[in-house]
Amino acid sequence: MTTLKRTPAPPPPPAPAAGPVVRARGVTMAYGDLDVLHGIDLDIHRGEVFALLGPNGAGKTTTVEILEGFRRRSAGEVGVLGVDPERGDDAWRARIGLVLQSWRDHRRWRVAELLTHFATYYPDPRDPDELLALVGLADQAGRQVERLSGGRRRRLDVALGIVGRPELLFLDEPTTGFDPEARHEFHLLVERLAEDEGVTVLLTTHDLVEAERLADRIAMLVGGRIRACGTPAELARRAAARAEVRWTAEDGTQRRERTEDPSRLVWELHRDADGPIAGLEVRRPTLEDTYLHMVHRDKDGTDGAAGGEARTV
Ligand SMILES: Nc1ncnc2c1ncn2[C@@H]1O[C@H](COP(=O)(O)OP(=O)(O)OP(=O)(O)O)[C@@H](O)[C@H]1O
Repeated sequence: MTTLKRTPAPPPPPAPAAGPVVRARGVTMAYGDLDVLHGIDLDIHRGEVFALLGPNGAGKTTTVEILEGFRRRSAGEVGVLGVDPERGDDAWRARIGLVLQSWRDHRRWRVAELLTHFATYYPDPRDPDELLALVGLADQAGRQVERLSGGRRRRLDVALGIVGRPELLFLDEPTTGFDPEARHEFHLLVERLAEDEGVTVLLTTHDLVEAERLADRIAMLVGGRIRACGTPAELARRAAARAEVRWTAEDGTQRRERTEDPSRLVWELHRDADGPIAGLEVRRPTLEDTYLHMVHRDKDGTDGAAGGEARTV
């Protein structure tokens, strides 16, 4: 009788921490006399792609730097992967991916060399060759980093951000400088990371189309407050319940009307018309409508918290 040699079973993966991956309560931040964040509440869940959207100076970078552990908040509570970022150690940091412009200090290195080097920082890194293929840089492996085009450098930044298999990935305006095809491929990559590997992604962007395409949920940060949060569809509906109907009148003038019942208006137009209605178009409220509504409301000085929109998200 032969004795079967058994390879020892690999240790079980660490149990996912209970609760949200990112939790913030009442976070405030002041730079000297300048109050920048006025009480941010956030819950971001495992495997979620979450976008922080807001105009210049809204406080996105400040918020993200606090979550990354690079900036001390003035007040409030923060937990990222169950740890206060102000007390995060190297083991905690290895569970987080940041997309920085890491190549800046290594511009003469070759692409594959740089990735292989960064992989040594992590306990269970991705295979550099597989990663190059994943971000579409396999044919650039032997190129010097400084000779890459801007969009390809950004892909390298992303590769460096995920080489350590992060549980949580911060992407700060990741597709700036990408051409449409590179942007599309990057979106597929983020979707794959979130759906297949359960990576949680926190994305900051000005790009509404990108946020709508990628994010499970979006928080709109305006003037240091979260003015609205929800799925892209929920936010689009929040702008105004009214759709806009446009058409060309019989005298040739362009007409537009906002209504809560667009099908009734269209029916009335047909009823009163002699024939087909030229240029008829029904436009539902979009994410952009909500965004512009929030930004303008902030500029007008009205209280954006009205209507229960500034809530825990
Ligand atoms: N180190 C700093 N010292 C003083 N003020 C700062 C500092 N960093 C940011 N600010 C101010 O804090 C506010 C928020 O800046 P922050 O960079 O967080 O906004 P943002 O939403 O990321 O903007 P952008 O979209 O332009 O990157 C701005 O008024 C900015 O001028």
